[in-house]
Amino acid sequence: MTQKTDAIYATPLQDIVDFQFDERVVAVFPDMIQRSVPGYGMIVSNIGILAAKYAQAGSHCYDLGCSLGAVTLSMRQRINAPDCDIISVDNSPVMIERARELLALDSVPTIPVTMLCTDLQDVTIENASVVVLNFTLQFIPPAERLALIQRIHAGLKPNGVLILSEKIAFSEPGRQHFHEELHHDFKRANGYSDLEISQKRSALEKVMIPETLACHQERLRWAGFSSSELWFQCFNFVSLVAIK
Ligand SMILES: Nc1ncnc2c1ncn2[C@@H]1O[C@H](C[S@+](CC[C@H]([NH3+])C(=O)[O-])CC(=O)[O-])[C@@H](O)[C@H]1O
Ligand SMILES: O=C(O)C(=O)Cc1ccccc1
Repeated sequence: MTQKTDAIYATPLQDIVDFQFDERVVAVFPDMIQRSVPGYGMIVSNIGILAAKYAQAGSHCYDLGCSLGAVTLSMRQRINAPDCDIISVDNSPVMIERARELLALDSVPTIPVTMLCTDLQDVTIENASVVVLNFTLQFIPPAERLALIQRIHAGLKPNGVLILSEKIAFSEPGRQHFHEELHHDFKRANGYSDLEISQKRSALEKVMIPETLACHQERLRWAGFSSSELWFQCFNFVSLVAIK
């Protein structure tokens, strides 16, 4: 199947409305995320490797904010602990509908996958060995983040992990500028114009709120995780693995 190119912000828009995971975004999502998030493909495939290492027999693995299920498929391909299943959650109905179609096309029918269209805040996390928030926490209101991370910690088995990928902010203006500029250079190198970069940035301003790496690490510690390891960083995009 040919992949549709993201041109959502390519022409000047009168009103820039808040970014939403709607039909237009779903139609171009694989292209959009690949061209916007440095290292996205590498992060997704290595989450499969991490999940294989930490998945425990007879436990649940969660993909929270699964979008089209890229992480779900990566975990499903790699996990070989017996009697595991994957619970994938997204609150965008169009996203989950397309994710279910893509899952049905996947030819590795190993681990059972349940795809739920619901707010991840309403999902019970229990008997979990692996929980993934791959660029999802940044869309949860900051005031709700600690309670969510605490709930995930409580639902994990001993030695279970939370894999947390986020766009981050920097407290020093010079470092913020350095990483932001490089991210914009990355987007330009992937064919986005200055207009597209700036219009999308405005659309994301109120809905996607990055925090500093220190803030993420402190919250993980506060929630009870015994360690958190930065296993990926490219510019202002990171991924952490936190162990219970
Ligand atoms: N409260 C919520 N409940 C459930 N889903 C939510 C909520 N808020 C946002 N989402 C969902 O979280 C996803 C964030 S994208 C994740 C990429 C994916 N993990 C990937 O590895 O391809 C990140 C990005 O596009 O930058 C979207 O599909 C939202 O609908
Ligand atoms: O595009 C950006 O600038 C981002 O920060 C990443 C992103 C990727 C896909 C949807 C929303 C945000």
